Amino acid sequence: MLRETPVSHVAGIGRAKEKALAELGIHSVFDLLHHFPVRYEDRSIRPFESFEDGAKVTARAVVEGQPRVRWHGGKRSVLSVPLRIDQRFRVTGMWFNQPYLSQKLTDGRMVLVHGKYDRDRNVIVVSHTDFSMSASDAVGAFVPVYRTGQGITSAQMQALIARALQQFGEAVDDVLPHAFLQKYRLVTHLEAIRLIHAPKSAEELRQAHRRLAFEEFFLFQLQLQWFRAQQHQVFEGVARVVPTDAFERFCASLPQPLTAAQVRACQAVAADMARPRAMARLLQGDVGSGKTWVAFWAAYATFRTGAQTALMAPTEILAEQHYHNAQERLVPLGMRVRLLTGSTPSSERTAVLQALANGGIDLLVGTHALLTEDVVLQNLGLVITDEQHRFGVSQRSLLRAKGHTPDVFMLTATPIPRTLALAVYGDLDVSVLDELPAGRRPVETRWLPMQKEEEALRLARRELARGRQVYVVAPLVEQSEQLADVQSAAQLADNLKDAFAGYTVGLLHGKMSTRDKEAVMRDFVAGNIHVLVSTTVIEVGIDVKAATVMLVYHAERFGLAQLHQLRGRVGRGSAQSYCILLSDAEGEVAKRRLQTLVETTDGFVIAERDLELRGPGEFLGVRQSGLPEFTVGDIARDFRIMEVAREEASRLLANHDFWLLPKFARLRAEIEKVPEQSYYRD
Ligand SMILES: Nc1ncnc2c1ncn2[C@@H]1O[C@H](COP(=O)(O)OP(=O)(O)OP(=O)(O)O)[C@@H](O)[C@H]1O
Repeated sequence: MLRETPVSHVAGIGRAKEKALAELGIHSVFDLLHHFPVRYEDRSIRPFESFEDGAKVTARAVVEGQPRVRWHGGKRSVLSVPLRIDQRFRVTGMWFNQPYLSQKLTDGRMVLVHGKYDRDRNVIVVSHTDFSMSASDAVGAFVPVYRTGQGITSAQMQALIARALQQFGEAVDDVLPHAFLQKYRLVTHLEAIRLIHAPKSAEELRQAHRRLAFEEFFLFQLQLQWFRAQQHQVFEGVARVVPTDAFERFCASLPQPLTAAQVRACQAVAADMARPRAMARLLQGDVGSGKTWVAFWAAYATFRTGAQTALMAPTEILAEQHYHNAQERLVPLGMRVRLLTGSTPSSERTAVLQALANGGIDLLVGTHALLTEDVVLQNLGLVITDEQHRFGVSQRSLLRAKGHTPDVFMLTATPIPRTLALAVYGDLDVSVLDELPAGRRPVETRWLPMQKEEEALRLARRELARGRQVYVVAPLVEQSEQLADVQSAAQLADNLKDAFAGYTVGLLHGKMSTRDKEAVMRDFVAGNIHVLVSTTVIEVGIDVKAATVMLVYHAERFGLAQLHQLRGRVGRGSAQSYCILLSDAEGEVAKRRLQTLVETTDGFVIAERDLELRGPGEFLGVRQSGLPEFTVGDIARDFRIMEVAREEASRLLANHDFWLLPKFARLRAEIEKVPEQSYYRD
């Protein structure tokens, strides 16, 4: 019952730490144990002679001389300290924006430094400093790096997790049947957790990943296939035939013709409806390919069969966006459209509920709040979910509440390489939009080294002067003192205020409350914010036509698909748009990634390339791809595991024992579980 045990039960977690953990979404002991490292750093100490130019190195050093601090522009500083390594070698240690360390780095002091070695300048740019030389366990080839926040460092996180494991390890149970562990030679869940937090070798890490990925994929497949089985249960009399004039009328109401891909998807939807079973279709469309109109067609077709549609978006902003579009497109076709979200005022809400009860609404647009609230749709025929990677689940609760099985249409902006689609979705019905509407100008993508930042800013200013808007993306800060070379979004926003003097610069980051994030987004949509600086929380799907510049700092830190998604936020109107990738990428793979973006804007090509460029060695790129979100598993890298998981899930679901025997009770419960939705991604 570790999910119910508050994290404060772990020895050493007081109020302050509890609060810091809560900000990271860690409330229970379970959460803490499952807060996995985002990556690992090699901090084994090697001889100075083996240091390579540009590589991350770790050294035991002695301060030899006086530290010196230089200030730049009042806020930024560089601290230089003469160091001696391995008795014989002298280098300069450099610390960015940590002037206070000069007090500690006194002459003669021993210190462990970790950072990037620059041979020409004979400098180590230090990202991690350790004064407790006895902390031998902090020195190894696999030092975990955690996502952290205010009031907690990665090293503290590591220590807390180790303590939690000591205290509560016994209580960690295993959801996978024992037979699986034997058959696939998987370690137990507990062992996997131990290993992922403190691997001693690449092999141990591999074991942990393999086990956790299998578990994740297997549960995903169980849910997916169970959902699909339910959807496909044949029952009589629900074949709904869309009137023949409907499609023509719909098309005639659009300002532009549908693309061929959109037409195909619309036809598939109508065909699904005509069958005497519920539809379960996924619409995979590249960024900006026009999924919304296909979804609107599905809603209109449903309306013409006399039934209602619920459209669920992952955030309020996106729900509002859909609502406005629906008003423009569907109301003229005679549909009655309403919006219901968490911030709908209660009087309005009552009115909506009443209208629903009277059958006075044909399309209800909202967030997932639609499901949990006492919303009663009299004659629900279709549920559309936008960007729902973990599908099946909320629909089921909706269905249970409403007592019937509507069609389900899921939209996703994540192009999955064709080679992977089968492994992931099995025989789920999939429509693909692989064509952009005519007349779109492809986004012009440039890759510039960091030193050409000014050139990028100049372009952004030029666009602002034309009344356009700008997105700036800064990489997420894992731990400010550790990644001195990464500019946090807040710092970046601050710095950019001068560069964009005269314009309003807004800030959006993962640590803000949902409400605050939505408020900022809304201001940007309304044009009150001209430049939006953000971590990657900019929503998938947001459609601001006036935004024409996407500027990404440290682009090499993002996955290919993620960059493609970000780029998809611009180029949505008729004006020429620009995506500028600022990066001093080193290494062949990183360079090829960025080059791919410069060369193509086709999401499917990018997804394929992404797959190619991720060798099996690339273990740690959690959330790199932007493919359906898994914590550990990566469907590109681990697709063989996905295949096995899919087979096992289907075998198990077909087995009577699964539904009867107590040993499967735990798994049966998983099928019914509603996973938490994460609306904003970092
Ligand atoms: N056939 C078409 N011809 C011209 N414009 C279109 C067509 N279909 C859609 N559009 C327009 O293209 C823009 C993008 O469409 P939409 O918002 O549906 O994209 P999307 O597929 O949801 O992409 P994303 O996932 O990136 O948000 C919208 O402004 C929409 O009005």
